[in-house]
Amino acid sequence: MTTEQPVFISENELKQFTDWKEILHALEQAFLAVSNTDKSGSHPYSSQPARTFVHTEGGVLLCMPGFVGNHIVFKSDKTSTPSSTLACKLITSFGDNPKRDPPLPDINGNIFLFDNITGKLQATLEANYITGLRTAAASIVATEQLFFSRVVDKSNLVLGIIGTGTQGELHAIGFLNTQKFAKIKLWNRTRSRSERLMAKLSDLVPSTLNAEVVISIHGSVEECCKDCDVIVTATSTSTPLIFRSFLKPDVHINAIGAGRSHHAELAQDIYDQCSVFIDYKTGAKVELANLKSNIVGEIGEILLGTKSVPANGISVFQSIGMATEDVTVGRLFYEKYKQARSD
Ligand SMILES: NC(=O)C1=CN([C@@H]2O[C@H](COP(=O)(O)OP(=O)(O)OC[C@H]3O[C@@H](n4cnc5c(N)ncnc54)[C@H](O)[C@@H]3O)[C@@H](O)[C@H]2O)C=CC1
Ligand SMILES: O=C([O-])C1=[NH+]CCC1
Repeated sequence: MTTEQPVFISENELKQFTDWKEILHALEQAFLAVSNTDKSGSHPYSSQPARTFVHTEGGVLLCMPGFVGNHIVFKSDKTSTPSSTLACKLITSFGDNPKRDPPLPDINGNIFLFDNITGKLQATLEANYITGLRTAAASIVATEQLFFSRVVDKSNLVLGIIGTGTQGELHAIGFLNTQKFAKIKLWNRTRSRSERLMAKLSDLVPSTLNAEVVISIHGSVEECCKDCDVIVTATSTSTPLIFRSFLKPDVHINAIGAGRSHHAELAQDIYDQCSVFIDYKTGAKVELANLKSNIVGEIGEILLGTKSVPANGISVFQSIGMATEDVTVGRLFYEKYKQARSD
């Protein structure tokens, strides 16, 4: 039994361990764990209630506990035996933070990792960056499953990012590092924020899969969505930004934002005609209770082969965000931190 004191791992320390392939694998494990109901087989499994919200005058505190059993932490380590991980993320969203002087992030969180045998706290990981990474990785896995698996010509694909805040930025970086796109189009309510992201992406591009990609900034959401094959919405809007008429007939949208109402970013005329996939039904029962659309299933059900991908049309990954994502990604970063310290 360990008598060691819990460690605190800061955002700056964690950043050096970023490895998109491993993070995508951790997300697949999280999705599988949620949809798999057979504990005796080879797939991960999970225990995860719907998260809770504590509202205050200034914002909200979300409590996100989760357990994942029988998961493989490192994709690259073929010999690794399955692990079990218990964790809880506490995360706040205080919408006025970006307007403060100096500005603060809207979202601030920590992941608490527990020893799976004793229940003792092992580590606290600062989780703003990890939340961004895992949210982007969830969208990338969803896009692989719902779009790349059905598209034949992958040579000229266009990605649109609507909202270039923290999540929009990490989505752009994640897609640049993991998928091929000919163009990336950016829109943000405040143009200067898109300009900042464009400068950052231009510096990163030579070291990614997308050395030839063309990045552009657009003055309207409609112009930005035009010709897009894959779209990410990552805003805190309370009214719809994207309408059916803005879209090509075959398109995949990762709708990840809009805080308190998760389905505020897309207009009802899109929801009337699309296939929606979600991260977890338990959360959706609470947080997507008012969504009027065809919810086909969970991403994990596609990975398990129990749900199939629509052959064409508009697919939407309605991302709520779930604890098991933080569990598997948090564990991955903790193991990388321990490895680095023992080297
Ligand atoms: N699905 C998931 O797993 C997660 C979802 N989120 C959600 O993603 C959204 C973005 O979060 P961050 O990037 O961290 O915040 P941020 O503060 O960095 O960025 C917010 C973005 O929303 C835009 N925005 C705000 N109000 C708008 C409006 N009325 N119309 C158009 N654009 C508007 C801002 O211009 C900015 O681009 C939030 O709603 C947050 O709750 C955040 C983390 C995980
Ligand atoms: O899943 C998550 O971590 C969050 N969703 C909305 C705010 C933070």
